[in-house]
Amino acid sequence: MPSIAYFGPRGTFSEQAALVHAAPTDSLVPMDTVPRALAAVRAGDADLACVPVENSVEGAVSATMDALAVDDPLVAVAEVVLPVRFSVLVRPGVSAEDVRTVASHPHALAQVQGWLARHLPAATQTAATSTAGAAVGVGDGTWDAAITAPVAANHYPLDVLATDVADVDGAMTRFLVLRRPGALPERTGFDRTSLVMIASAERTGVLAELLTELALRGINLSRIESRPQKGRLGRYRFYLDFDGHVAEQRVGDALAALHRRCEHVRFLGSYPKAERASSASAAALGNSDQDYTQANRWVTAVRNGETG
Ligand SMILES: O=C(O)C(=O)C[C@]1(C(=O)O)C=C[C@@H](O)C=C1
Repeated sequence: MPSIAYFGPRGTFSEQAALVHAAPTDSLVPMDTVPRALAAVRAGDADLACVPVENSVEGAVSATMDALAVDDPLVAVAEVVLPVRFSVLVRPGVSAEDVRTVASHPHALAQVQGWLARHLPAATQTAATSTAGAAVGVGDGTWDAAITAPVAANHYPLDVLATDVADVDGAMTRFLVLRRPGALPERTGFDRTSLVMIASAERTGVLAELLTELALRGINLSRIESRPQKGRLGRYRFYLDFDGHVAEQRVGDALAALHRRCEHVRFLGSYPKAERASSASAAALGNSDQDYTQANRWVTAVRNGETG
């Protein structure tokens, strides 16, 4: 029975994302931080981890980005995208006038600043480990209100002060399902590849050169993020998401080029995109597997003196 460690406790958006991916027989294991969910997989205590990676309003989830770049490698096998609208939970009997403190995951607080200014302007805001962690804190009296995923109301004996809270309509969070390196998910034609690379900081124009390796092969870059390497200013890791699967010749070729030209490249997975219909990653003219095979055959023939 496969187990999925998720960024918990029970009632987080990450649990919802894990449930979208899980088979009915999978067991879900809450971990109280993203690094701990990933560590459980690295240690073999869980088969998969489900963690948030980016939000359409607040951007990258840095705990996830940082934890994926170090320690034993993990690879994504799936992504889940969830719409994000929040509920506000309080202890039974507490009304808006009684709320002096409100807590949530920093990403969640950032997404409801407008609502808080209108409805709980006097409340002090505090960062909690997660949205559901804030609900636990409300239950034990640490805070008066928690900004949570709607499902948290089913897990904690709290009252719902407000629902459908979101400053930005259509906000979404993307989650990755990760495991220890092994057989890759099948190529579907609607895939995304993720990696993190360290480029030589000394070379002028190196990032432009590296991105050109993708552009030349007709590979669509869908996201680029940088995070500090820590310890020294001016040293960064670059995280790339692009269309295509490493099983495709053009993607394998681009990865090989990045590997040749970077100080370090870590492959973070090739996996089906959550939204398939709108995101076909068809190879541009001259970049299909067939084009590569024919061109390689021609080079071999030239080397063998068989053609001019
Ligand atoms: O705390 C949770 O519920 C999470 O799953 C984390 C997280 C995030 O990191 O962005 C997920 C979605 C929301 O945007 C707010 C918090």
